[in-house]
Amino acid sequence: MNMYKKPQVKYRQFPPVNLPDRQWPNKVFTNAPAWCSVDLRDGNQALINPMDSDRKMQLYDVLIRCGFKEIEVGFPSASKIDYDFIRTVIDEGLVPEDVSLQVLTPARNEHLDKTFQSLRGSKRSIVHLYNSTSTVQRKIVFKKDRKSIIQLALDGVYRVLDNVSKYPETDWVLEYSPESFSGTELDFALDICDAVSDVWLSEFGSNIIVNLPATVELSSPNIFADQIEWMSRNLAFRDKTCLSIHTHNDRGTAVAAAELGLLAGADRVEGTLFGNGERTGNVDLVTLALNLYSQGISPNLDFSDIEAISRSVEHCNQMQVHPRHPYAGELVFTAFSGSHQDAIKKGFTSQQSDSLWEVPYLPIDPADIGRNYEKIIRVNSQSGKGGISYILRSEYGLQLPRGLEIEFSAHVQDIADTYKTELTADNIWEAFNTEYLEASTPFSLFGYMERQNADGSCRIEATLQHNGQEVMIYGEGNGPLAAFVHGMNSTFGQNLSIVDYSEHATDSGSEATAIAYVEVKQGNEKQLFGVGSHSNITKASLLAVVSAANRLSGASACYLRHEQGG
Ligand SMILES: CC(=O)SCCNC(=O)CCNC(=O)[C@H](O)C(C)(C)COP(=O)(O)OP(=O)(O)OC[C@H]1O[C@@H](n2cnc3c(N)ncnc32)[C@H](O)[C@@H]1OP(=O)(O)O
Ligand SMILES: CC(C)C(=O)C(=O)O
Ligand SMILES: [Mg+2]
Repeated sequence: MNMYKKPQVKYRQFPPVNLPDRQWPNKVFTNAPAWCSVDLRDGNQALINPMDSDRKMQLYDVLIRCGFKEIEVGFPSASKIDYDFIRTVIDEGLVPEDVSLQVLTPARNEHLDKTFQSLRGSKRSIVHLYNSTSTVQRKIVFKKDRKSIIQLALDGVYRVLDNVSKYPETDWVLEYSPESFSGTELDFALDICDAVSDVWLSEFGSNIIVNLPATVELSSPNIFADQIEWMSRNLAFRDKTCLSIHTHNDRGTAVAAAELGLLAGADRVEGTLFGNGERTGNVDLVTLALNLYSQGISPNLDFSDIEAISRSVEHCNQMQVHPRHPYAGELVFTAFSGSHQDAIKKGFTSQQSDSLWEVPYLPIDPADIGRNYEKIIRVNSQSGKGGISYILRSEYGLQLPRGLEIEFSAHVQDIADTYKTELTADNIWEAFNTEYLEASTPFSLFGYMERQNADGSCRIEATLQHNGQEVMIYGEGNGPLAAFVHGMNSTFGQNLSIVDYSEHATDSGSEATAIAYVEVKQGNEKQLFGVGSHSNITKASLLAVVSAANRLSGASACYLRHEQGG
């Protein structure tokens, strides 16, 4: 057989767990797990440039502000930066009363002694002891049988106990990880966890965390969940154990595995902000927590200013948060496509502030995590009228009539197609101004006087500039608008009639401005909109007619599109 053509022969399927009465598929989330951030250790050890002490301190502050109560702050026996950082936060009183520091150490005597020294004087600390247990590591790295690997772990626990007695001022917790658990036979993982727990609990009585890592994610999340449920059911000291999980993202399903692992019985999760960590990363605690939030369960973590958190984490890790990253990515509360924009706009309009969140395409309210409504809808050549009118409404207070939305969106689409780029709100506003508000040839309005006739009709005298010449017009009608159109028609032979008219006020500081929209027909063929804006509502409406007349006399992009029935 040709290996090149069938490379998959190098791999075999991950064996399923024999657990026919598995319970996790019927479970639902009811509360948040205990969280432990490992950003400063697992995240840090995976960086091209591990954090210096300033960056560590900045990230530590972020984690405290997010509300983490357990923070793995480093690997003090391996790194002087980590050791010194831990001493600084303890010596300078930077560990809040309700926060426990956690440190990682291999089950090796010299590492353990130094690890304890780094934590001296702390109030409550978690010593996280690990050794590799997987079939492959036992065979290839350690060349030891099961019994010797268990002994290696137990030697570590005895050394932990020696050190614990030297530092009685601290409330110690032992966390034990059978590192590479995901590749360890379940019966062996159980034996080693029970052996460690037995020694610790019989000497110390309480405070044990058993952490089951998918050090490398080797299977689909349902199999990981089976592994966790099997361990949870079989651990000898389950009632005295905090069962923790620590998933990595090699198959891209670390979040799913952690969610199913929690349903399968885990009490606690270790991970990092935005999923930094070895290779494809650790499980992303932001996603995990906000997924709970979107189900109506408080995660007990504060991500209400996700943008500030992202910027800090990017600075500390020297790594960008991906624009499509759940919840935090720049583009995830943005819609470019027309039908999405339309539905989001309608969702926002009908959303009541105190009712259940029901905005299509947005799983949570962006405002809950400090994201900006203005950034939700963005415009490119895929966009439709919904998004464009949302931007004009939310940023500039314009409420375009539906016909004008259609007319102007065609114009914006032409611009986006021509420039092949996203259009900002400013670009759209500028296009609107140029097209409707600033059009001044051939006509511009200087001034006008209106008078009421005895029969209630209106007479108007207006001064216009027409092709550089000052011209007076006179008109009569049942109101100023009709009188002005009459004057335009009789003086310039325009043949204009008003099809539709609407107006509204916009709030611009202390002065309200009126915006008037007219849909104007010329003869029986041409029909388009004009827009006028002025503090005086009558003048705004006359300006709107002038805007329409100017557009009718030129060959504006919108006008052409309208003509072609687009
Ligand atoms: C899944 C995880 O994230 S686990 C955490 C991993 N994190 C890190 O490794 C970051 C910090 N690590 C380090 O700075 C270094 O690896 C140190 C300081 C811990 C150890 O460095 P070194 O002593 O040079 O060993 P190194 O890590 O290169 O190699 C591992 C050696 O230790 C051995 N070893 C690993 N665990 C143990 C153990 N519990 N007891 C005894 N020997 C061990 C290995 O068999 C190997 O031995 P060999 O050199 O005879 O082949
Ligand atoms: C040290 C352990 C828990 C670890 O980081 C892993 O297995 O991924
Ligand atoms: Mg890890």
